[in-house]
Amino acid sequence: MFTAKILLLGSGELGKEFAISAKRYGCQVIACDSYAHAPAMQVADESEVFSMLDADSLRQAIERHRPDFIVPEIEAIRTEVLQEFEDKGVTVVPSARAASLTMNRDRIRDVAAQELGLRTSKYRYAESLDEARGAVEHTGLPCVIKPVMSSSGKGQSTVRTSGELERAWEHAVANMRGDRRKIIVEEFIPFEYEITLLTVRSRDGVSFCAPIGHRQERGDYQESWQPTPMTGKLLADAQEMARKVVDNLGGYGIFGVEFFVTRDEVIFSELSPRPHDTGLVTLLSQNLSEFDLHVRAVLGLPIPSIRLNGPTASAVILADRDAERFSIKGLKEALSLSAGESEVEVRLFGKPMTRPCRRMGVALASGSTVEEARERAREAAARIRITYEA
Ligand SMILES: Nc1ncnc2c1ncn2[C@@H]1O[C@H](COP(=O)(O)OP(=O)(O)OP(=O)(O)O)[C@@H](O)[C@H]1O
Ligand SMILES: NCC(=O)N[C@@H]1O[C@H](COP(=O)([O-])[O-])[C@@H](O)[C@H]1O
Ligand SMILES: [Mg+2]
Repeated sequence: MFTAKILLLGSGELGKEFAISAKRYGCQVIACDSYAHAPAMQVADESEVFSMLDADSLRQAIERHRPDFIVPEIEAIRTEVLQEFEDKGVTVVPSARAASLTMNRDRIRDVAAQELGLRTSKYRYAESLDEARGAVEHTGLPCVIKPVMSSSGKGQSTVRTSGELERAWEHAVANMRGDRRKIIVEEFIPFEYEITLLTVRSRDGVSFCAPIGHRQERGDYQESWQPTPMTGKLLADAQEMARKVVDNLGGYGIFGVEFFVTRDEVIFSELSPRPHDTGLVTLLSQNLSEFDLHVRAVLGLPIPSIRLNGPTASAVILADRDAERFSIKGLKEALSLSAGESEVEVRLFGKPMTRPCRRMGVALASGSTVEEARERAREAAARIRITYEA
């Protein structure tokens, strides 16, 4: 009775929206993550709780469910097991190689910079504080330190003086996901702005969403907006680089390709072979969200022209402390900001626990300009209040 059976590896807010889109197209979704009641588990047909870095647990889950598609939603997965099942004919989205290359920052960076010759920041890897000191000789200061396996800025620091390096190394080691004590040391790029270019690779070819501008703090996205003004040449350069890297990875799905933009140059930063957090804005900004597009590309369904509804923005709703008992109020006040043509939406993720700076929801708003949309989204997010019970 189902279109297809999907095993979703990672069940956060991005997986939740993907699962909703997949259910709309008649799929069966089994949502997996390392903790119970994760956002996507609340909307899936079934759920599994296990460490996706544990090969045996992952293998057993795949064998138990025998999915048509395995859809990784995070990087921290034992990707060797995905390759095993792809070799047996199970489709890994977009491919087992893509999941393996993007699991760790270093491998996709080397493909982009060395194999494809894309412009990136200067960089070196380090597996000790001494090696990190040597890497800084190459990148110069300021530089950015990141664990090779991490996302949402976890373990990331900007180092401006050599005296800050040791603390940055320790922060990276303490916050890395997975089992590799390895960091990337990158030249700091004083970009004018940065974008996510959502790039859809399907049987119809490669298509692009309008560039999404975003603002980051602590290496984690705080706001995003669409469209973001770019000169024709810079946008064409970004699209050319994105096409090169997604064609190299192959397979079908949506890719979040991140670029820094200086006055006259586009610099490749990184890529996620899946919907991107800054792309949450597409829930309101486009005829098809990044999640709809991912499902369509995965299932081999048509990808029509991607239409932008108008200037739209997103603003995150963050917790500020650890808590297991809390409530979220203010929906009515936030949604009452809709005015005339301008819409406001809120998505609450349903995460069972809060942590400092954990993303618990997102506010979305349209406007006659991007600035107006951003202001309205920030105001809507500010009206959502998390109250913590002792
Ligand atoms: N080399 C750099 N120069 C300047 N800023 C940087 C650099 N690298 C990262 N940043 C800043 O930190 C943000 C997060 O970096 P990055 O995307 O590499 O981290 P991440 O943990 O992979 O985040 P996510 O997976 O959520 O995209 C970037 O969007 C940018 O604002
Ligand atoms: N930049 C990557 C990103 O945004 N990933 C999203 O955050 C979730 C983890 O959130 P959590 O740490 O709050 O559980 C992931 O499952 C994914 O949905
Ligand atoms: Mg990023």
